[in-house]
Amino acid sequence: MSFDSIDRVTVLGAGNMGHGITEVTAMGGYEVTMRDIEQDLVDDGYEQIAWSLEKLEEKDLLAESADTVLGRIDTTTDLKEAVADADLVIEAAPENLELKHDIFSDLEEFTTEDTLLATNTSSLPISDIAEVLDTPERVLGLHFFNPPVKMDLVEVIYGQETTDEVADAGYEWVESIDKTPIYVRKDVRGFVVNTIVGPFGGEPAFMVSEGEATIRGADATMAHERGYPMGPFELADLTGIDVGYHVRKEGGSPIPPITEEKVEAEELGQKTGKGFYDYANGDGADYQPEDAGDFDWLRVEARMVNRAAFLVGEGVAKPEEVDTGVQLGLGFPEGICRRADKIGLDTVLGKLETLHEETGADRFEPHSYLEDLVEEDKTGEDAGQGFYEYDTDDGALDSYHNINVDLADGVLALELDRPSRMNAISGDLLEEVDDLFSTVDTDDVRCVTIEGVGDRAFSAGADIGGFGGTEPTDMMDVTPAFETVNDFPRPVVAKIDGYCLGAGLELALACDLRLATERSSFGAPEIGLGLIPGGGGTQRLMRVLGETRAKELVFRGNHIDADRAEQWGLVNRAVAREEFDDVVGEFLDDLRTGPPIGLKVAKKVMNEGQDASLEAALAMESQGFGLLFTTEDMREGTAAFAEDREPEFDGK
Ligand SMILES: C/C=C/C(=O)SCCNC(=O)CCNC(=O)[C@H](O)C(C)(C)COP(=O)(O)OP(=O)(O)OC[C@H]1O[C@@H](n2cnc3c(N)ncnc32)[C@H](O)[C@@H]1OP(=O)(O)O
Repeated sequence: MSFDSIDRVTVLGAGNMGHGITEVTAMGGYEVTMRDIEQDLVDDGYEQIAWSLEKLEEKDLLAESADTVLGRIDTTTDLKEAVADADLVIEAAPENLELKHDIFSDLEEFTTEDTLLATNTSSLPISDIAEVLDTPERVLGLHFFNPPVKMDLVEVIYGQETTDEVADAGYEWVESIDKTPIYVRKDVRGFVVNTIVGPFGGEPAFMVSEGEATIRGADATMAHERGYPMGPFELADLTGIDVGYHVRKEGGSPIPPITEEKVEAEELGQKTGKGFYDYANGDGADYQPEDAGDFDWLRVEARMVNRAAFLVGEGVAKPEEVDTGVQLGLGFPEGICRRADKIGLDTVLGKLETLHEETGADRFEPHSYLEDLVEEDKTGEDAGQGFYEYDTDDGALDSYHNINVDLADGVLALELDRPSRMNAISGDLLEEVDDLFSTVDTDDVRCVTIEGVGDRAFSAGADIGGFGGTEPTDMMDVTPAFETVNDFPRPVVAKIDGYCLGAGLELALACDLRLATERSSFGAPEIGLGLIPGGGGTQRLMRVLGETRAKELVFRGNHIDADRAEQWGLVNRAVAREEFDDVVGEFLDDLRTGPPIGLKVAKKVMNEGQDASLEAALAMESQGFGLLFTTEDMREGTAAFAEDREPEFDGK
């Protein structure tokens, strides 16, 4: 049983999750059968998929036509027929253990032992579902997030009997449909993501119940100061207060009184018109940035960190997996382990110990893994080690958290890796970019590319979520990192596919060349936030576009499309998505094989010359020209010309 043997997939269930999983499976290139118990349900699911694929096609987000993808999907109501040839079956039926037992018993009968059996449960233990099988080792959890077409994360969960071979096959299959898997190595309640989110909603509810916080104060602080996509009470209203209530009840966790009251009053959130906020007769979640401040956020984050310590300490997940999970599954601004290392694990532990002493409540009892880290002086970033190691002196390119870096064939490829935030540029991300460009060994690099992870954005600008807690002086520090890119002695190419806005545009402007897909859009929307570009944008736009066009972009704050950007000279090329890789490849071939010293001198003279008088700039050029006459590369270039062959430059 291996990933290589997966050709045909069957999804059981045509509801929200079932049809979503079917859609992404077909988008991933697989033949897939979607089965539900009644034809109406199957037809509804199929229509939803057709509608969604059409929308994706309109937005140019599909690699093939919607019809081609739809052509890979079969439907049926017959379970035996649905799974007969399947290599992987994903069950997405309602969360009822008895029902799932019936389904898996049938699966044992109707499939061969080589078929991988997955469940998309979000709340039932995988081992409990698998217990009805004689072959429980081939059962695993594949927990997609809602809606699967938008959410990148999939938790790959081991049941007690699941073999590594089965989990690995599931993991590789998830990668093959372009989703991001994380392993959940033990079958713990809530898996990774829901284990962490529990205290995010629960602790503020206890604090409000105890009169130690207000709903608006909690929401405003968590959203505007701590950068979460929304406040905990707003989130509870969105997902349904009863949902969190039942999860706690079933898990035997204490229920905050305010949550109990809301459920008893049937004020369950947006779906009933009233929850923690009033949606029917009020303005809904109307908290404002000014409401932030008077809320003990550390109490909430300390509890989430304690849960992360449990996951890591018990071998359920690695810190990187926990962090990927909360960023992609919950839209957290950064990983909780990473955040803990920045706060200081001693501070977190101290907070938990104090609360445990004061209240005696079990939920504050520190996990031994956290205690051990602090005991060993691994208290976080300042100490050089916490959940992560921070000793990056070895120049390791894989030591970054917000960017991915790869060096192959002389091309240093950098990805901005915050897809859940449209690759918005946080202080941490910027520091990592600065560090990379300041420390990488330029001898190994012929040229650099910068792009965004995911299919939505190069970068949608500075991370607005982080603005609340940032000092003006920190914000004034943005420009130096962009200068490091601009001054890097090798050509830097921005590969833009999607939004390129604000600080994202400024980063692209700090690059030497900009290549874009036709669907990309560009803008300096800062003025709409009461700001101006602060990463060199006002000045570089003037130089690249001239005053008339630069002022239009900065003053109006609107977006321009890629065609206009090409016409204005903001990008070197705007091409169809299908041609993008080829065009980028052609540029990189020239830069990679060009003379490194020649390119370095050209970049320096052109960058510095534009701010000097013409006389001084011409002098700089002459000096550069003369200097290049002393290089071996110059001799190789002229010899190759004479011998009618391609030159091979060594950078000497
Ligand atoms: C010195 C430099 C200063 C600056 O750069 S200031 C910032 C300038 N940039 C902006 O003002 C752009 C802000 N973003 C947008 O206007 C929109 O987004 C887009 C037009 C790019 C896309 O809109 P849509 O397709 O409706 O997506 P979505 O739901 O708004 O965004 C998806 C997720 O991405 C997060 N996000 C987008 N941009 C930023 C950002 N700049 N900072 C932080 N988060 C951002 C959202 O909040 C959301 O997240 P969730 O799914 O959790 O709600």
